[in-house]
Formats: sequence, C-alpha cells, structure tokens
Amino acid sequence: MYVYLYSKAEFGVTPLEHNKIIEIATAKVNLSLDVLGVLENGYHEVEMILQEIDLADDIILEPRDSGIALSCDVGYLPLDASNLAWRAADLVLKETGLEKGVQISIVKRIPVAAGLAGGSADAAAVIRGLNRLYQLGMDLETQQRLGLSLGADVPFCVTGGCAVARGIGEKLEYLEGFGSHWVLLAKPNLGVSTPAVYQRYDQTEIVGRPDTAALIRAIQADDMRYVAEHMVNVLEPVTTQMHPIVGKIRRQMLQYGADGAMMSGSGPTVFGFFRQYGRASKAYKNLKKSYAQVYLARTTNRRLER
Ligand SMILES: C[C@](O)(CO)[C@H](O)COP(=O)(O)OP(=O)(O)OC[C@H]1O[C@@H](n2ccc(N)nc2=O)[C@H](O)[C@@H]1O
Ligand SMILES: Nc1ncnc2c1ncn2[C@@H]1O[C@H](COP(=O)(O)OP(=O)(O)OP(=O)(O)O)[C@@H](O)[C@H]1O
Repeated sequence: MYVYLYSKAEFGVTPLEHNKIIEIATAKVNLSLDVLGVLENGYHEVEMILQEIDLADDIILEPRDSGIALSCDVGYLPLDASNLAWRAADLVLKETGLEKGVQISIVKRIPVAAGLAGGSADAAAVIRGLNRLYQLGMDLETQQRLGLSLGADVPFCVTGGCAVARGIGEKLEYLEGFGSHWVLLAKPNLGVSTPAVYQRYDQTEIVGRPDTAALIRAIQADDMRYVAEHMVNVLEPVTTQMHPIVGKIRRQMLQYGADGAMMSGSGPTVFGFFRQYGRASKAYKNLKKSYAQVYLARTTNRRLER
C-alpha cells in the first residue's frame, strides 16, 4: 500500500525522452491552522504550519513552439484555462516574455478539493519545471511571488518542506527538525469549497486554538507524538458541522491507533500520525473498507534537502 508515490521515471526506472522533464508535485497537510483576523479584501490572516508529504502528482513538461496543451490521466479535471497548471504556465510565459509554448501532462494522485493543496502543488511544479525546461533563471522569490497570484498555498508548494505560514499563507518561516513519519489520510466521498469554509468560519464561534509556538518547538525537537496530540485546525469544526463524516473519520483514526488525527486545510481529508508501519497499515486496511480514498504517506522534505 505504500508504493509508487513518486514516479518511476524520477528514479530512472522508466527513462524520459531527453527533451521532457518531470517535476514531482507533493501534497501538504496542515499541522495547525489558526485564523488571526479578516483582511479588507475578505482573505483571512492565518498562522498555520504546513508540512509536505510524499503523496504526489507527476507533472511532465515538454517544449512546444507555441501555445499551452494540457493532458491528464484522469477525466475529472478541466484541461483548459481553469486548470491551475495551465494558468501557471500562462503566467510564467507571459511574465518572462518567452515566445514558446509547453505540453503539460499530469499524472493525478492527490485527491481533488481535499484540503491537500493538489491544484496548488501542480501549479508550483509547473513554475519550477518551466524555469528548468527553458532555463529562465527565476530565483525562488520570483517563483513564489508568481505562485501567490495563483493561490495562497502556491508559495509554500514551490519549496515544500515544513514551514510556518503567515499573512494569507505567503509569509514563510521554514522549520527544520521534523523527521519522516507515517501519515495515513482518508477522504470521504465529497469535495469542500475553501471559500465556503472560510466564509462560514466568520459566523462560527471558535472553541479551541493551536499553541503554534509549542508546536514549533515540538517540530524542531522531532517530537512527533506531541505534534500529533496537540494539532488544532480552527476550520475543522466548521467543515465538520457541514459534513459530520469528517468527525467520524477522525474518531476512526484514533480508534485504529493513530497518535493524533486532524482535518487538513479546509478539508475534508483527515490525516493521522502513526509511529509504527504495522499499525498504520492495519488502520489503512480498516479504513479502506469504508472509504475509497485512503493513502499511506510519509512526511518529507524533498526539495529543501537537496
Ligand atoms: C485552507 C488552506 O489550504 C490552508 O493551507 C489555505 O488557507 C487556502 O489556500 P488556497 O486554496 O491556495 O487559497 P486560494 O485559492 O488563494 O483562495 C481560495 C479562497 O479561500 C479564501 N481564503 C484563502 C486563503 C486565506 N488566507 N484566506 C481566505 O479567506 C478566500 O475566499 C479565497 O477566495
Ligand atoms: N491541477 C489541478 N488539480 C486539482 N484541482 C484543480 C487543478 N486545477 C484546477 N483545479 C480545481 O481547483 C479546485 C480545488 O482543487 P484542489 O485539489 O487544489 O483543492 P484543495 O486540495 O482543497 O486545495 P487547498 O488545500 O489549497 O484549498 C477544484 O475544484 C479543481 O477542479
């Protein structure tokens, strides 16, 4: 069950044709999410801890003389300008004035509208990939600035790793120390609209908030158990009220032996931390009986480790 989260091509098992490149678009989970206020434009000022996991899409890019062409191995994503990968390519080409096009192929594994930043991860991978494919020389800051115009999670997805995100999600303070831990994810068969959840949050009374400083210390000490037991996402009660199944999955995760479980982002995916593979794989099998989208992944730190 823990297999092929990265493309075989990246390991040279299936060599790519020499003019193609592959970028791995990794998902994120929120280890915390707090809302500090509402800005004039309606966006929320947040303080949240984002952690890259190794559940990933593959983004394959190849040069084209002009125009953006997009294909995907699943039928449920738009292949036009409403796809974030398409929009990322358009933005980079316009911004750099490059008179070229690109063929983008997506191998989709990250569930959609799940709270795992799947679309943002694809957009970030296209920005990184075009930079590499056409040797555009964009530094990290430029890539993140471009990414921000596509979505609040995109700047983090450009690098991945583990970071405290403030502002609307774009002010990043990277954290070191958190190791590679088992994360089990389960998504109920429904999608959640991020704007709808933030809107409803404004009308909801908040019960518990994360102690972000304490979580940061635990991450730096690689105290996974503390993190698992103290994770708080202020959007979770909002989404759970709309979809009680989110609460049910969280209880099931704990019942099956997770050290702690929480909803990621605006949901509805719930993830749990496990110390042992054996326990995680048993929980995976149990959850698989009720939910189609269950994934066993690990926290990772791919690009920052290079
Ligand atoms: C829920 C999270 O995924 C947690 O990481 C993010 O805060 C949302 O990130 P995202 O989906 O990349 O967000 P965007 O695509 O920029 O925004 C979608 C919508 O979510 C709301 N939004 C988003 C981010 C933020 N800090 N405040 C907001 O109120 C806005 O209504 C916005 O129109
Ligand atoms: N490349 C893409 N991959 C996934 N969704 C995309 C993509 N491009 C556009 N979308 C659209 O974006 C919407 C949100 O999908 P996404 O998977 O990014 O949500 P999410 O995981 O909740 O993101 P976040 O955690 O950043 O809020 C969906 O309605 C989907 O159709």
